[in-house]
Amino acid sequence: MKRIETDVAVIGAGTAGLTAYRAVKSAGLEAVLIEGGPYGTTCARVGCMPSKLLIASAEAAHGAAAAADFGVRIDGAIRIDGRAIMARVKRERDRFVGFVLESVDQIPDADKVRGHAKFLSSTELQVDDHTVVHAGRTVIATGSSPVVPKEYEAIGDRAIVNDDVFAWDDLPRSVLVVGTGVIGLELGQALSRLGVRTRIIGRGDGLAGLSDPVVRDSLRAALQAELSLQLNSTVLGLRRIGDEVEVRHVEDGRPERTERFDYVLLATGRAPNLDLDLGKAGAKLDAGGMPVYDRETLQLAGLPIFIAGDVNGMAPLLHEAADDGHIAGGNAAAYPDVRPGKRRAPMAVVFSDPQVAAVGLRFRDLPQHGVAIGEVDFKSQGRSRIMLKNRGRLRVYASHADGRLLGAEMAGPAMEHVAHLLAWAVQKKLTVPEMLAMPFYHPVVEEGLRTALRHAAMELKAAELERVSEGEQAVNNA
Ligand SMILES: Cc1cc2nc3c(=O)[nH]c(=O)nc-3n(C[C@H](O)[C@H](O)[C@H](O)COP(=O)(O)OP(=O)(O)OC[C@H]3O[C@@H](n4cnc5c(N)ncnc54)[C@H](O)[C@@H]3O)c2cc1C
Ligand SMILES: NC(=O)c1ccc[n+]([C@@H]2O[C@H](COP(=O)([O-])OP(=O)(O)OC[C@H]3O[C@@H](n4cnc5c(N)ncnc54)[C@H](O)[C@@H]3O)[C@@H](O)[C@H]2O)c1
Repeated sequence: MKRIETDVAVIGAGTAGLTAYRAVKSAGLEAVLIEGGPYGTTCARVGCMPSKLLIASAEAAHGAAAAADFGVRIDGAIRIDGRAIMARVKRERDRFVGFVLESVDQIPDADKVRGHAKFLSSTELQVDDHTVVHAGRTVIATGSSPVVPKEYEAIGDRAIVNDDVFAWDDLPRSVLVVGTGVIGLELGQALSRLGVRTRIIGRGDGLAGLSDPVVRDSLRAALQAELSLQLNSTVLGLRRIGDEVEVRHVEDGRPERTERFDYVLLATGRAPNLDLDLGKAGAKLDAGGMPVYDRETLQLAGLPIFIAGDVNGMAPLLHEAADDGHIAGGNAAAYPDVRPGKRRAPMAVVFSDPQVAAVGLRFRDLPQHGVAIGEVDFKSQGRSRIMLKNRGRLRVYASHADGRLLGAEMAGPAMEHVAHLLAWAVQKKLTVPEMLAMPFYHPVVEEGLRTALRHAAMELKAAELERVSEGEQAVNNA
């Protein structure tokens, strides 16, 4: 058995792990990086990048099909070349992965250990059956894996997850997408736009993680006008027939349907990779089996162990994984002088069409009282209409107390950009009047944001007048 002594062991060479490793090294300490799977990160290999590549092809196909609405006639059929699409997805994906591999290559071999790590104690890790790493501190950065509900195991390799999509050489004829969260919508809409017969089903009324019912309803209407999206649905039966799957399913209050698909794509959430024998490290686990940790320092209660990235379940997003890695690596290096890390305003974007985004406080987390809501419906918004992208709604939330922007949820055109403006405003603690004092060009989608802000400003004014009149009444009554 090989033995390695080091200051910090980092488990997982994904985005969080690589960032944590660099933070430890730049603090002048020794570190080893343990990786059990392929190098390259989830984001680049099977996550953010290949999904956006597939979506880019889907947007091109959709644009070509919609050209006639602008008076542009494409004579002859629009042909979707599945092989060419998947070849581009893989080629460009491999290029992104290549950059990660280059950065891994630059890490000295002595710092890299290959294999799956598990805890033997709070300061010892067993890697496969070949190495024991003794580390003063450990950063867990093991990421997450797709959840495959038990009932789908019966259909064998016809039940697939995101990783399998990006291994295709060609597009299939039909796919049932299960799950109406982020992955289900992004991949489901892309496949549908690429001519794959696609049905997206969800068991509840959740959509893209939106919590604001007004925004969610606008998204549902926009999507249902384009594709087969059904919420509140139950899969009643699954049967493998040759290379196809027969699915019996029912949507609330509708007749039951039986359909055949080439694949069932499971987009039913991701679970943290915690097969680590954390009990042997002395970690306290909550009822759901998650280690108890401090959300600001990322330290496991009372242990020299830190947890970063998707595995901690806080915000499974790329930029958050990188920030987590920085905080966990920095604290592992500084241990026991552990400090809260710097955080940015929360922001999440879904690359569907219309795009979906949320920043700052979500609707579900707003206080019951004292919040002004301003909104815009993109239906009549100038630039959105020009581009035939006039679908969805944006709602901004501001505090009655000081007029500050608290957060926003949105579905609409170019929301990836509007979300950035709003996240920066939340982080800078800007008030609605301060935001309205900023420049807005014409004609742009951001004018829609201005409409929502003006609406919120009116609500704030009304709340203030009410407070003043209540105050006057109290004086009169005294
Ligand atoms: C389809 C899809 C699309 C996405 N799109 C976006 C997007 O557009 N924008 C965005 O912000 N986020 C997106 N995400 C989320 C983003 O990819 C993740 O938040 C991010 O990659 C998480 O990084 P990580 O370092 O925590 O985990 P990972 O990159 O998964 O790294 C974890 C590593 O740990 C290794 N490991 C696990 N267990 C062990 C062990 N016991 N021993 C040794 N090694 C181990 C794994 O092999 C893996 O390499 C997407 C995710 C998916 C699946
Ligand atoms: N654009 C982005 O930033 C991006 C893109 C893709 C993924 N991600 C990250 O990956 C994470 C995981 O994405 P996801 O879409 O797998 O999870 P999710 O949590 O967003 O959605 C899962 C959905 O599946 C449903 N579901 C669960 N079990 C089900 C079942 N048995 N039958 C039917 N429906 C079921 C849930 O109700 C939910 O709507 C996201 O939370 C996100 O952080 C981000």
